Amino acid sequence: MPVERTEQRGVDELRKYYEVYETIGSGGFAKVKLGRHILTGEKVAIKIMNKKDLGEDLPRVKVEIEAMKNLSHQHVCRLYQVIETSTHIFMVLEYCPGGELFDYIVAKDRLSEEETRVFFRQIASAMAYVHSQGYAHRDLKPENLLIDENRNLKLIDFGLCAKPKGGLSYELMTCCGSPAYAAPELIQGKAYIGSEADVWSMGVLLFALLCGYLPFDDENCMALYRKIARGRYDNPRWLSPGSVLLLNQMLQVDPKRRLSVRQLLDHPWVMKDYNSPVEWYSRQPVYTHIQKPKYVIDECLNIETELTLTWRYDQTTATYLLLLSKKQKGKPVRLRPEP
Ligand SMILES: [NH3+]CCCOc1cc(-c2cn[nH]c2)ccc1C(=O)Nc1ccccc1
Repeated sequence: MPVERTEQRGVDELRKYYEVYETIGSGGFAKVKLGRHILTGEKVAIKIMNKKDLGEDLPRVKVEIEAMKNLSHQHVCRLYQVIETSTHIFMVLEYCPGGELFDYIVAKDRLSEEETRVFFRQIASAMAYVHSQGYAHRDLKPENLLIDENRNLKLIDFGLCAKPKGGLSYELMTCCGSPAYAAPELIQGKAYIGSEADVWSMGVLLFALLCGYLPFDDENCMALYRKIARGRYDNPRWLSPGSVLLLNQMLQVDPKRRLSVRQLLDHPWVMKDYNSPVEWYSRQPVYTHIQKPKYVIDECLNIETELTLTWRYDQTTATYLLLLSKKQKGKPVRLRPEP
């Protein structure tokens, strides 16, 4: 079978369930296209990976798929379906039309403290949940935070995440992530705690939101590493004393002196104007087995028999989750007529 025909068969499998439109993003070994789920009409983002281009990145894809199957949260990009063929892996994900937080910051130069607080509370909510599930993200940056249709943030790219077998208190060794956001202990090759390294990245991210540039930056990699290890940065004059203090508490070179995510959730800066801690529990239904979800299955699929669906991340999972999403958005919950 010539290669191109085999590859076409891979894409044909995807097109059984989804219309595929333009590329909306890319990164290294994958491109992301806008799609539409034929049965529900819902827009999705389809992360497309050609196995022959993956090489040593294949384990990273498997890590991401396994992690996203276990994560269901209002500020984590939802995985609906995984389609694997002999030539491709397709991840069907929640669509975020607002694009990357990175581009949003660039477009506005920098954000006000009030607008930063809205986004930062969502980032803290996502990270507290991800850590509660035993994962460290390890690549937190504004390019990996997308804005959905309601201007809410969704965390993506769990390809570098870690779930230590002994729990998040177990030390990690792999140096990974983007240097400018990486914690000192991580770039110095020391054993580190994933959740503590994530808090450092959140501090760099908070600085980028409030200032519009990075606290530690240099074209020369070694010079950048030295700046991060030293941990010294200048606070621009527009930062409030509260912002300066919170940044200082997150950008502590010694991870044991650094704030924890839990301490962030009710930090005075985070609570300002809200007067309530960050809600980090998942608002998404988490079923291991779906027992006949009345309002979705009966209205749409008229399945009379007792339903016990397990999350296989196949067409059934995608259809159920996309119908649930429609219902949560107040859209009529029905399927498109067969073509
Ligand atoms: N920096 C993000 C570029 C676009 O990438 C994505 C967009 C969406 C998306 C767009 N709309 N809704 C979801 C969902 C997932 C990704 C993604 O995982 N990209 C990626 C990560 C690592 C390596 C290669 C690619």
